Amino acid sequence: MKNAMVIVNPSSGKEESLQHVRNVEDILYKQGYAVTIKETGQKLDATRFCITACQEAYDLVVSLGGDGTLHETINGFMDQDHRPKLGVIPLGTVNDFARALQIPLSPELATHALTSTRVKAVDMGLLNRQMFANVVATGSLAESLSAVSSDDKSMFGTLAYFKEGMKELINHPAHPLIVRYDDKTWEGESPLFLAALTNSVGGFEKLAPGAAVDDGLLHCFIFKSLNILNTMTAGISLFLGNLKDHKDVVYFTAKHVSVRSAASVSTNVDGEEGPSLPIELGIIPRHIEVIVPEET
Ligand SMILES: Nc1ncnc2c1ncn2[C@@H]1O[C@H](COP(=O)(O)OP(=O)(O)OP(=O)(O)O)[C@@H](O)[C@H]1O
Repeated sequence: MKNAMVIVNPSSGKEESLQHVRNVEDILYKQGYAVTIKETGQKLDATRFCITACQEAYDLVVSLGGDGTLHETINGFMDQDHRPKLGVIPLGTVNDFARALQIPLSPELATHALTSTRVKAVDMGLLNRQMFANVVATGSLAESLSAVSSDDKSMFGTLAYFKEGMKELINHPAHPLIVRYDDKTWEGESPLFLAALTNSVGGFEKLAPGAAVDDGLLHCFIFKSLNILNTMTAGISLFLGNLKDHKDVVYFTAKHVSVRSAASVSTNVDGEEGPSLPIELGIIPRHIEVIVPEET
């Protein structure tokens, strides 16, 4: 019999996660899986559970939660020889990973998609010694988004991020950054640096339209400044899917990037608080196999 581990964050989204667990359990059982349910109670539980699933040679791990739970889950795959397939049921506010893989944002439809026979091998990013699935951001905007509370997310959804983001943009403090990639260096003042693995960042599915989940590249954006005027024009570029051509944005792709600063600058990784600069970024090509919906 095949084994599946279902990792669920009961605090995710609008706290309906436990209602969805039974549906997932049913559908997996019908596909011949013995199902183990693991509920997270604190930070890094999802990583610990996923490590166990790798070591005990599970066939499938399903993550029910937001991008934070997914981030913790995928970190359980780090340095493991046996890596179960991954299923994703998005219950968070943003769900960038699901968006990038066309996994339905409705938990019911995403649960049904677990019956798909289609699997996609996707890249994982490396931030120092941890993996990331979507995005690393540095700067005060990134920091303010880490601070959005779960209560605010449950109550206001993406508006909670918008509110914090706008508050921060009014101050838009830039930091001195040194960004090294391949054999090049960019040095200057920047309020925001982003390294994206997928097209969807912060729910904006056109932020990095050229980023494929399996292209082996980090898609990087350095914002040279974010005042009210160029934030509006950058917003329009974002809407049109050509942010990389904006005059105040430097865009490049690379396999290895280092970011440092003379100032104290924090990071946000997959929507959660990350380490302070300096950071080293890399990529592990096609590291995790994800169940994705059948092609229509
Ligand atoms: N039982 C729990 N109670 C509170 N927080 C938890 C619990 N289990 C895990 N967590 C933490 O919740 C954090 C947020 O998880 P996640 O991002 O999946 O949900 P979310 O905040 O609803 O989604 P999103 O960030 O997309 O809005 C993670 O950092 C995780 O460590």
